[in-house]
This record gives sequence, C-alpha cells and structure tokens, in this order.
Amino acid sequence: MPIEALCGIQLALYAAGWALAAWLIVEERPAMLHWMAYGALQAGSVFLALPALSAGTAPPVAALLTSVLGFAAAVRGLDVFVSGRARLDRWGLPLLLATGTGIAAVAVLGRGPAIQARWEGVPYSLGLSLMLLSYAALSWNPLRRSHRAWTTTVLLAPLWSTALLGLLSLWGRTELDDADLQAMRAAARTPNAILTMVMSGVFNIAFLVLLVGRLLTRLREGARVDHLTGVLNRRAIEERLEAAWEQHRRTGCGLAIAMMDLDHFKRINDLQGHEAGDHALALAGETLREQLRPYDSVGRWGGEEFLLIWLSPSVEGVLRSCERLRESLALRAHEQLKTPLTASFGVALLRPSDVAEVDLVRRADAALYQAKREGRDRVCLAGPAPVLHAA
Ligand SMILES: Nc1nc2c(ncn2[C@@H]2O[C@H](COP(=O)(O)OP(=O)(O)OP(=O)(O)O)[C@@H](O)[C@H]2O)c(=O)[nH]1
Repeated sequence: MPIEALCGIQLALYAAGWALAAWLIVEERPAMLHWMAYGALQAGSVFLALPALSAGTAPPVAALLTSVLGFAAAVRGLDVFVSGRARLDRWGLPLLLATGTGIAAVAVLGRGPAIQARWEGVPYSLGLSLMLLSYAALSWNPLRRSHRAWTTTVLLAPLWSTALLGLLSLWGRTELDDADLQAMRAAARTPNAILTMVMSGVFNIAFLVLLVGRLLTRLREGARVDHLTGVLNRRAIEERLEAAWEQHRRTGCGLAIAMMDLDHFKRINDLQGHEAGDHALALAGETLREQLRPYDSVGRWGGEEFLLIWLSPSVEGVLRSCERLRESLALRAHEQLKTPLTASFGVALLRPSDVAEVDLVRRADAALYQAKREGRDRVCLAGPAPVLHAA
C-alpha cells in the first residue's frame, strides 16, 4: 500500500474520532466539527494526491485547495474551542480567498505547458504559507490567555513548520524544467507523507489532550458549583471559609462574612410556582457572581441563603458591597422577573474573641435575623455592641 494511502487512512480516522466526539460532547460540538472537517479535508487532499489519481493538473490543485481549507477549518476550530465563538479575523479570510483564487487560476491556466512546469505549485505554497503564518500569529494571544506558553507552542508548531517548509519549497523552483520537477515530486512523496502524518499527529493529539483537560476541569468545577445558581455549593464554600480562617490564623489578615437570605421567597414559590422560584434563585446567583470581585467568595449555604466571604476587608467596604448587591438584585428582579425580589444581609467581621469560623457564622446569622425582624431588605452589621443598621 502506498504511504500516501496510509497517511490518508490516519487522517480519516482522526476525522471519524472528532465526529464521534461531536456527537458525544454536545458542549464542544462546534469545535469538534471544525476538527472533523480538518481531518476529512486533509484525508481528501492526501487521497487526491495519490499518484494513481494525480495524472493531470486538476487533481493536485484540488488536493492543494482542500489542504488549505483543511487548515482553515482546524484553526477556526481552535478559535471556537478557545474563545467559545469563531472570529472572522482580519487576515485569515482574505488570505484564504487569495489562496483559493490563486489555485483556481493555476488550475485554469496550468493547462499551458510553460506555466504548468514552473509555476504550478507557487501560488499554493506561498498562499498556504502566508495563511498559516498569519493564523498562527493571530491564534497566539487567544491561546496564551487560557494555556501555558509551551502548550501554545506545541499547538502552533505544526502551523509554523508547515508554513516555513512551504516557503522553503519555493526556493529554486522556477529554475526547474519539467523533468526536474517530476523527479522532485517523486523524491518528495515519502517525506511529504511522513511529514503530514507527524504534523497531523501532533495537531490532533494536542487538541485531544486540551479537550480531556477541559472536560476534567469542568468535572472538578461541577463537583464544587451549585448548578442552579452558579455559585459555590455548600461543601466548597465551607472549605473556602476554613481556608480563609487558616489564612487569618497564619497571617493575621482580617476576615468578614455575610449571610444573605432572599425575602419572602416562599411566596414566590407558592404564588408563581417552583420554576419561578428557581429563576429567582438563578438571578440572585448571577447578581452575586457579577458584582463580587474574583478574590471574594460566594456560595449557596442552603435553600435561598448565601454565604459571602471577604479577606482583609474594611467595614465600610463590606457594607458598601452588600448595599450594592441589595440594590442591584432588587433592580434586576424588577427588570427581568417583573416581580419584587429583595434580600436581607447579616454581616460579621472578625473579633479577637472569635476562636473558630463558626463564631463568625453565628454572629452573621444573628445579624441576618435582626435584619429580617426589622423589616427585611436591609444590611445589618453584627457588632461587638448592638447590631448596626446599614439600610
Ligand atoms: N424554587 C425553589 N425553592 C426553594 C429552593 N430551596 C429552598 N426553596 C424554598 O425556599 C423557601 C424558604 O422559605 P422560608 O424559609 O419560609 O423563608 P422566606 O419565605 O424567604 O421568608 P423570610 O426568609 O423570612 O423572608 C421554602 O419555600 C423552600 O421550599 C430551590 O432550590 N428552589
């Protein structure tokens, strides 16, 4: 069996693998389909380049065109995978179009013997190389945002290397006559096929590793995140609280927590149904996630109650933060749920007499009940002295 056929089978198997992944992993479907297209187009281009099939100019030109489109699909898949959506970047599309036009022109003009020998592969090699270089350059930053430098280098290495080899192949090409060109083609068959197998292997396996890493991260996060509200679940927020306490013990840094409880939540469930209650909880979770800073923590303590944690806080900062949340939640509920939804907050700051994190939780709970007793929709601070009212 010719080595090109083996190479084509390998690429077709990659395409089948990505098709299976697209079917199984719904969340990653757009990227998987792009990589499937890459595998299929590359396999097609390799089969078309088989000596038995490439008697005229058209099959190699078609092979080259599918190859260009294959790489475009792969890079676009990478884009979708990294950013969640495909960008129509500045250089990729024009270069792709230019390459396609160049190849089509050669396919038409290439029937004349003079141009066929010398120039046949030039637009392809040049266009493909420039396109790959620009795609690799444009993909660097998006990839670096979510992956380490060496992962990014491995992922983009096949693009850089293929582009450089394409440019090198132009060297001295126009000096060749027909016989030289045929001889060069024959000599390059095996190295070309091996190169394609290695490059595609690196490309596909690197993507597979990224995919597995991403799924594992999602699994790990899934075990820590409350699926309805998107904030940490009870176990995870308890762990955060323990960690914050430990940090305070070792470094002496300040610590504050707040218990937030939605007001008259039972009424929403009773009057509008459980689904409306779930929507209200999801909105509360979204508001908390968006308003708090990344280094603050928030989790669902249970039912319609949330725990918020701040490290090294100031009293004013924490109270301002709760006030902002309270106002933002009421406004969003008015706009999005068309129903009033308010929350009460009980805030507790660390005191020298606290011997464990549970002391903070108890005082935050007491301040929350105070807020409820005093009419709800307010922030109360558990004091050393009487509970302070911030709303
Ligand atoms: N829809 C929905 N309801 C929930 C969920 N978890 C808890 N609840 C409901 O939340 C309600 C809490 O009611 P209560 O503890 O009486 O408190 P409340 O009505 O908010 O009154 P106050 O806290 O005193 O303002 C109960 O009806 C629970 O069934 C949930 O995941 N989804």
